[in-house]
This record gives sequence, C-alpha cells and structure tokens, in this order.
Amino acid sequence: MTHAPARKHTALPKARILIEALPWLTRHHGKTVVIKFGGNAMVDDDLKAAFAQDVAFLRHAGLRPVVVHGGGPQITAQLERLGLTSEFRAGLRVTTPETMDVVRMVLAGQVQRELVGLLNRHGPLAVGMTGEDARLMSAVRRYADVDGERVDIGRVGDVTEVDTGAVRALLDDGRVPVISSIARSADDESVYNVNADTAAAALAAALGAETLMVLTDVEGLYADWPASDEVISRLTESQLEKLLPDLASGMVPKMEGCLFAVRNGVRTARVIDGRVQHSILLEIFTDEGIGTMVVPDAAAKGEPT
Ligand SMILES: Nc1ncnc2c1ncn2[C@@H]1O[C@H](COP(=O)(O)OP(=O)(O)O)[C@@H](O)[C@H]1O
Ligand SMILES: CC(=O)N[C@@H](CCC(=O)OP(=O)(O)O)C(=O)O
Repeated sequence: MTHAPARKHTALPKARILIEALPWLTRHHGKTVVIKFGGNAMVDDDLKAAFAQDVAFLRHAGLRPVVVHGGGPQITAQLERLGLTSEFRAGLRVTTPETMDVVRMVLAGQVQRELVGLLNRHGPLAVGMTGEDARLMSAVRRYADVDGERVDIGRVGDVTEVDTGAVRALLDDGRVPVISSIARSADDESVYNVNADTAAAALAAALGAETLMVLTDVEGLYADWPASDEVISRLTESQLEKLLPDLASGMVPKMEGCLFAVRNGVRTARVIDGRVQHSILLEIFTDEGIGTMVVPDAAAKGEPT
C-alpha cells in the first residue's frame, strides 16, 4: 500500500504538468487541427503508437484533430516488391495506371488501416476515408514543372475542390477522420494520386483549421540545407514566398502547402520532427513550439499560438 504523502510526492508533479497545458488547451478547445503524418516519419511501431496516443489525447481534450497520412516510402517498397520502378519529378511520383493501383492499395489498404487500428486502441475514434469518399476531394491533372518545362507525370492530381461535409459530420460525432491523399476528377472518371502535403493543406484551408501540423523526418525547415541544420523557427508568409524557389524537392510541397494554408485562413502551419516521440504534445508545452512555424503576415507579431 502507498502512503498518502508518497502518493502526493509522485502525483503532484503530474498535476502541475497537466495544469501547465491548461492555457493551450483552453485556447484550442473546439478547434480543428489538421495533422499530416509523413511516410518518412513513420519510422517504427513505437513512434506510430505514440502518434496515435497524441491524437487521441487531443480529441479527448476537446480539440477536433483530422489526420492526413502519407506513405511515399511504403509505396516505393511495394512497387519494388512487384518489380515496378519509382520515378519522381519535382518531388512528385510519376504515376502510371498500374502505379495508381499500388498507390491506392498501399495508402488506403495498408497505411490508413494501420493508423485507424492504432487510434482505435483508445476508443471507437478513427474512421478512415480517402478523398474519393463522399467526394471529399476533387482534383485535376497536375503537371510537374522541371526547369520551367511542363512535364506529364501521369495520374497525379491537384486538389480543386473540397467538400468537407462528411469530415465535419465525423468530427461532430466525436470521431477522428484519417484521410488518404487520393482524389477523383469532378466527373468521377479518373482517380488521382495527390501529394499528401498538398491534400493536408487543402483540407486545413477548407475546414478553416486553427493549425496545420506537418510531421516529417527533419527538425523543420533548415535555413541552408544540406549545408547546415539550423532550423528556421518562425516565418511569415511573405518570407516563405521568397524562400520557395530555393527549396529542394521534399520540402517544396510541404512549404507550398503551409503557404497555401496560412493564405487561406489557417492561423499557423508548422513543420515538426515526427521522429521525436510525442512531437505533437511537445508543441503544447513549448511557447514558441518546436520546428518551423509559418504565420500569416497580419499575425506576424506577438500573438500567442
Ligand atoms: N530546406 C530544407 N530543410 C529541411 N529538409 C529539406 C530541405 N530541403 C529539402 N529537404 C528534404 O525534405 C525531406 C522531407 O520531405 P519528404 O521526404 O517528402 O518527407 P515526408 O515523407 O515526411 O513527406 C527531408 O528529409 C530533406 O531530405
Ligand atoms: C503525387 C505523389 O507524389 N504522391 C505521393 C503520395 C504519398 C505521399 O505524399 O507520402 P509522403 O507524405 O510520405 O511523401 C506518392 O506517391 O508518394
């Protein structure tokens, strides 16, 4: 049996930690947070389980988290298993009809299912869907820009329209939507492979999310990558716009997505290190947050986030 003073000794610091989170939780109560979990950040099972714990925590604390997941490395591995090649142009996968079948199978049938399972360990929370369901995301064909030239990369799409009805209904019902970045053309004829950063940004804007959090396999946006690993902690939309042309492939859709989000009503967009366990909760306990935060020009000074 534990004596009351000993219980107090161990419990008090825990109570203090919870109380420390109170201002953040009060500020974010009822707010929608779109969290993009990159395939490169899904390093191991412990990390994925910790991610699910963080998301469940946010939901139980009264926020409305929406998960958009990637799975680039997982798609590449499956293509290799099938003897198919992977080719990227300007950070986007060249997607033949055959590749598209694999993309859909891996994202919706494997990665999404795994995340749904991990989240549902914490209650009947997660519902998986792709952009095809209830016409969540409509897309048009996207071409890659390679050295100023328009290159055909097959069935790659750019989101043109988001119908948030089904996602809002799930959120209102206390669920956590887990979304794979696949979309259909408005006429329903074609199915497209959408970059998961692009899909997350489009959803965050359409939902009027408070925050877009992008979990990846670096600490944030490096100022002079790959020469240095000095992370830029805060950027306004104008500063980011100037940097965009100099960014390398993996970061391009991420930072374009952050810019799109803050330009379209999302209060902050953040790129954080998904390889760090509980990186989402770490955001709660640090004033300036970890990683890189992008804010609209108008909100550039002083406001708490
Ligand atoms: N300026 C930069 N700062 C940080 N990472 C960069 C930068 N430019 C390019 N990168 C690359 O972008 C990668 C992240 O993008 P990506 O591989 O698509 O990840 P994810 O699977 O999370 O979407 C990093 O691992 C790094 O190699
Ligand atoms: C068009 C395009 O490139 N689509 C991506 C979709 C998955 C994705 O974006 O996953 P990450 O976030 O893990 O990179 C792909 O096929 O790899």
